[in-house]
Amino acid sequence: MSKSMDGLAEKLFGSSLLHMLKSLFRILSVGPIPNHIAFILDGNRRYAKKQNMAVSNGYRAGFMAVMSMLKYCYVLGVKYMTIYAFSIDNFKRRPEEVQYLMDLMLEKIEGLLHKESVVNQYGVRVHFVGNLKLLSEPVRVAAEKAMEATANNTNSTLLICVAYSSTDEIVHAVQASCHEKWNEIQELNANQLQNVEITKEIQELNQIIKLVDIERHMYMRLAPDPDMLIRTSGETRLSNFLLWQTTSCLLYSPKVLFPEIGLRHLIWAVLHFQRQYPHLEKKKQL
Ligand SMILES: CC(C)=CCC/C(C)=C/CC/C(C)=C/COP(=O)(O)OP(=O)(O)O
Repeated sequence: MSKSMDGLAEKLFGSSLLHMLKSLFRILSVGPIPNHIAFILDGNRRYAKKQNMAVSNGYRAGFMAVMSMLKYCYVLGVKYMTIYAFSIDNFKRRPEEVQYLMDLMLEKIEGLLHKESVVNQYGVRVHFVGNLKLLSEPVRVAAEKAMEATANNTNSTLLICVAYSSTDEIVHAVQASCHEKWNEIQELNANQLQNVEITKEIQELNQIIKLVDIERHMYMRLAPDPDMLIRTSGETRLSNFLLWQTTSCLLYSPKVLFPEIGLRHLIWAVLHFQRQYPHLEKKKQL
């Protein structure tokens, strides 16, 4: 941790907690630290039920846990953190639950813009990932403002997946690549090609569109692939999340409901990553 970051972390964590965090950090940083951790925030409703409180408060507790994870990831040196905040399928939940989640989203996104918010104090860039046109206008506008306001922050990046599903992302990226190629072919036609050659070009479209073209149009293009995916509540399903980006990713599934996740779970997750790291690297090279 640099000196200026030290001061910042001290302000945020308090000196004794900072001392403990620094010691833990020193031990952990002997091994590799994941560059990018993605989270599936599972178990907010079950937490609410367990605590005998309204579902809405379970989501609020979930948001607080997101902010704690963001702080710990920052101190550990994790550069990218992605959260699955709202899937396209979540629109099928009870209307009042969807409404509550959208209101909470709006309130919290607007909160991110405050000078004293965690993202501003830490210099975190916030990026919203997904089919943003499915969001209500106030939420979309707030998300766009937050992206604009934090665009020059470089310490770390928080990617918030909303109105997201991996299959939707892939379809969008393939369609956008086809569209782009089609425009290129039209341009070629205007400049030099005969119609007969255009037909040939279209027939060969499957050879023209390359992996990199599709990846350029992914919503997640801003971040490298995650090194580790943490899904709370002991579930090991991917639930249509980052299917394209998790080919070599380590899945970690602590038996804890998302609002209960804390520093110790993150440390266990990183230790698990460090134990698996040589194996993961070997697999990547095959
Ligand atoms: C602004 C911002 C980043 C907000 C994030 C708020 C938040 C905690 C969203 C989680 C949403 C969600 C649909 C979780 C899924 O499981 P569930 O909790 O419904 O799980 P369960 O039914 O399995 O308990």
